Amino acid sequence: MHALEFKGVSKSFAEKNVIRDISFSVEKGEIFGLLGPNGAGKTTLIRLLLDIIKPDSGEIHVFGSSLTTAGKDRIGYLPEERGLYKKTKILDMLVYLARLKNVPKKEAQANAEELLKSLELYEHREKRIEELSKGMQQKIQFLSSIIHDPELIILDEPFSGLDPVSTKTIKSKITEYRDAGRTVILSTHMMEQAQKLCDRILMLNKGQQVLYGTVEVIRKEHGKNSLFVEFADKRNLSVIREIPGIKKIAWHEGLLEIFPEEGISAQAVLQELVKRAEILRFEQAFPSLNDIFIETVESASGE
Ligand SMILES: Nc1ncnc2c1ncn2[C@@H]1O[C@H](COP(=O)(O)OP(=O)(O)OP(=O)(O)O)[C@@H](O)[C@H]1O
Repeated sequence: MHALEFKGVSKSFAEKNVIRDISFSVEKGEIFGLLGPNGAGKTTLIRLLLDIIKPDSGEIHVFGSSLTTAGKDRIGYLPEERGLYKKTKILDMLVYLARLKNVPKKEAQANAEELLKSLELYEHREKRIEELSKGMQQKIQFLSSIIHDPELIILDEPFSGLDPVSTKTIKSKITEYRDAGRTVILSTHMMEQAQKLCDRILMLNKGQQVLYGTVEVIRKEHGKNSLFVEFADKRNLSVIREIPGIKKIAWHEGLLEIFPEEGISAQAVLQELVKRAEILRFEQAFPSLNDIFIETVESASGE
């Protein structure tokens, strides 16, 4: 059973097609990236899955069926627009939010204390939200989306406003949840984070599905079939000319990019190189998710 499944889902607002015939699934125990430029339809897709709005056509299954009230309690949602009860004490608020999701009082209290400790916020538990820095409030907001130990966690831009240390903390929390078998849907513009964290992604552009699959396969499919080489001694660069089957080379700040001819394997190039020079680094060049994002969005806007 999929954690989530969209089958041919479309949604329009005032005749504008915002979601166009989208089909994808999210599997239990994965971090799934929902990517796309501004206005692509990511938030609309999340609102559809949470049953806040209804699709015009298609089917949405969460935990194997249409979303039920009990199913909603199994979901944690961090919306892009944040909103916390500013005057409430942190620990009280977290317990209250867990109670709203039907978590027994004792368990809610224990969860809240443990989570505050894990993000090093326990000492602030008696403070009111408004007394905290923006980044700390952001972390509390993140905790409020997972306080009831949900099976499916939907995070809309969880890193915005966080410094690198807090980003790292939240990232490891997200990975911890995935490793414990929870499912995470991560909507973000931060491609570097998405590349590192997500097992699979769906990229939307103007409401259409433009990329879908594992990050690894998508990067390989968009590869230019080139190799990066770093020589121990840069003076050895000229040996490249002796190697058969090299179509072209390019130089990028200390790294040499080699474009082999069709049918020449990376292994064959490496074997020829090590005969002639000491190699510090050798790897296949795959574009980053960021490069693929920009290329995909730009080529679609040029249509
Ligand atoms: N309630 C609504 N009424 C009319 N149009 C809407 C409504 N909600 C969203 N839209 C339109 O749908 C499109 C997609 O918006 P959405 O918020 O889903 O994009 P997004 O991918 O989340 O963008 P961002 O990255 O900027 O948050 C936009 O053109 C937006 O103006």
